[in-house]
Amino acid sequence: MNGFRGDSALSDIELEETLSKRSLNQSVVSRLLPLIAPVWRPIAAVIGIELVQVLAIFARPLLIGLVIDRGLRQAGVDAPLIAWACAGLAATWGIRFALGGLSQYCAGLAAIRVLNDLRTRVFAHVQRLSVGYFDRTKAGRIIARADRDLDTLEPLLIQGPPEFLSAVLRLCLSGFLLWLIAPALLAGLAAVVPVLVAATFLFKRVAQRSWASVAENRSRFTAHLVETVAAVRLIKQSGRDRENLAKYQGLLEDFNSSLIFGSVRSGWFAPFTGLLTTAGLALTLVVGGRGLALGTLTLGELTQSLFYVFLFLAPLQEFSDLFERFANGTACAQRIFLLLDTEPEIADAPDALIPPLVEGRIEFRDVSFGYRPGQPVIRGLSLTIEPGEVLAIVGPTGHGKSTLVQLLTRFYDVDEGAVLLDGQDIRSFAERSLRSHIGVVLQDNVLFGGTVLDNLRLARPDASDEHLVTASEHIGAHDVLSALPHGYATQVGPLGSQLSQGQRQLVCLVRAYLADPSVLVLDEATSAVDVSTERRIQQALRVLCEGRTALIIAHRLETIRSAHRIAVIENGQVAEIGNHAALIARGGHYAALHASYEQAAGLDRTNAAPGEPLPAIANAAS
Ligand SMILES: Nc1ncnc2c1ncn2[C@@H]1O[C@H](COP(=O)(O)OP(=O)(O)OP(=O)(O)O)[C@@H](O)[C@H]1O
Repeated sequence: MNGFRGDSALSDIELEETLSKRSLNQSVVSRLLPLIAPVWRPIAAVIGIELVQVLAIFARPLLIGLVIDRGLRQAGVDAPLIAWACAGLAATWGIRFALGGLSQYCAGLAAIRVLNDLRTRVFAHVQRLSVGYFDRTKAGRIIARADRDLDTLEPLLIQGPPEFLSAVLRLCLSGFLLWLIAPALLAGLAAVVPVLVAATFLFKRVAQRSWASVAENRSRFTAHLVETVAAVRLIKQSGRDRENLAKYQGLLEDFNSSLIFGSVRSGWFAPFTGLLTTAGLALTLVVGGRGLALGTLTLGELTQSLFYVFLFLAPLQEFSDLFERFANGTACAQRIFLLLDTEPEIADAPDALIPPLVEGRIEFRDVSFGYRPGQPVIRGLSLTIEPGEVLAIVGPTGHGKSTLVQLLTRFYDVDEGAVLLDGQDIRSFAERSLRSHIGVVLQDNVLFGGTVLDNLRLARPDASDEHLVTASEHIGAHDVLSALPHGYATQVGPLGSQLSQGQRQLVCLVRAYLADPSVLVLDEATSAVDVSTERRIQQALRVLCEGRTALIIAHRLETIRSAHRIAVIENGQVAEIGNHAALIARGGHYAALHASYEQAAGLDRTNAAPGEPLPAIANAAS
């Protein structure tokens, strides 16, 4: 066995259960049926077609029995009857071919609609979930739900009901016809049925558990694949490829074992029904042979009965496949419902405010917050930023600076106290409206695939190209962006990976400028860019902050010095606040932070090659 494993499967699914506040083992059938309600017409058509097909199938033994008993008499052959019977047989096969295609078409139509609706629902739901959910759930698990698990539902939801109905119909009709020919024939077969019903029930319970474990293990290796793709650089850099591959192989092994175990457990059902079929046939031959000898049964009727025995027992075998599909599909459906049942932690109140404009006064009022219960990150913090004021936030790493931004943009809700915008608790705003008034440019700027212009247009969907370029000129980013290989038409690559960090930041600054929010939140990049890009970014920042309330997690001395006030955050509290001169004069935390920065900058200046940028303050402070 491979030594590398991820977290236990149990803990993953338990976490999802906790997040959705529901348990996995609830009945899903009642929840699956409403899904197919909108496509009842094509499904009804499939059922109708199945009915006609069943009738066509049952016509065959009747016609054959007729030929044997009436067409081939000792007195002579009834040629016209045989010809009509042959034509009838040909017609039943004609119907089978013609309707087979039509049935597939209708089932496909229904499948496309149901799965499309469900996919859209899952996608929309995933987008609605709060940031906290994504912090705790592996991306691959979500992908497994929305992709593979959903595919598994198709054979259950669409082909399942008509096939099940057809099987039940064939079973009942053949039983009835056997009873009509000779009740003793049906009585012989009836002995088989209770055994089969009991076995099917047992099989369903066992198989569902096995397939749930298969679905779980599949999401775990998909999750690992997605994590590897996202962290490919880190894996390469740290030389962990082999260990990472070994972990993947371990997860695959778990998946394969559960698959084999599931298949072995399901595998006994088919031979078991095969055994029952043989027993049923043997019984019919014994009872029918005796009837023939006693003259209570004609040869045609016995032949007909043999057909009916097959038609009676074949559906019993089909049930094995149908129940396997049912077990597999419901195991996946349970997981999809678990995701759909997870309510976003942050949601709009019914009377949420949608103010068209805000002034931009921000207040953190006695705020306490922690990502995990009992582990506060922000502790009773109070801070007010007036409209149009630029506040730089500094402080040691991990003390809660970025968390303040998360709270202001309401990616998380405070545990105690309140964050206010223009005197209103931000929890009373509609999420969309709140975020439309707050522009955010973070350190790890992510761009959407497409061109630079496409990315700028996200902020102003109706703006012309000229308008977008003018905004870029205004903010001082034009020289850099127009110098890209295809200028503004340059493809930025997945998540903007084909642009440099400085270029990405400039695109985001132009985007924020175009969005024209009243409040601006900036997390300055800590890593260095070249001096000219650095100047451009600083200039863009100045233009961007004009006339807006700005909260900047500042790492650069220039940004800090030009801010109206500076707040030093330590241990989730405001340790000091004031302007640069006042804080230096005070000789406290900020003065110490500044001195260490100056020292590092001095050292760096002596060591730096011409053209290299100055170090960021966070580097100096930490
Ligand atoms: N999503 C999260 N889930 C759990 N804990 C988190 C999360 N984000 C941050 N933390 C924790 O909260 C604390 C504060 O983090 P925060 O990002 O606010 O610090 P910071 O002052 O901005 O640090 P830096 O200067 O390094 O960016 C840290 O201890 C961090 O480990």
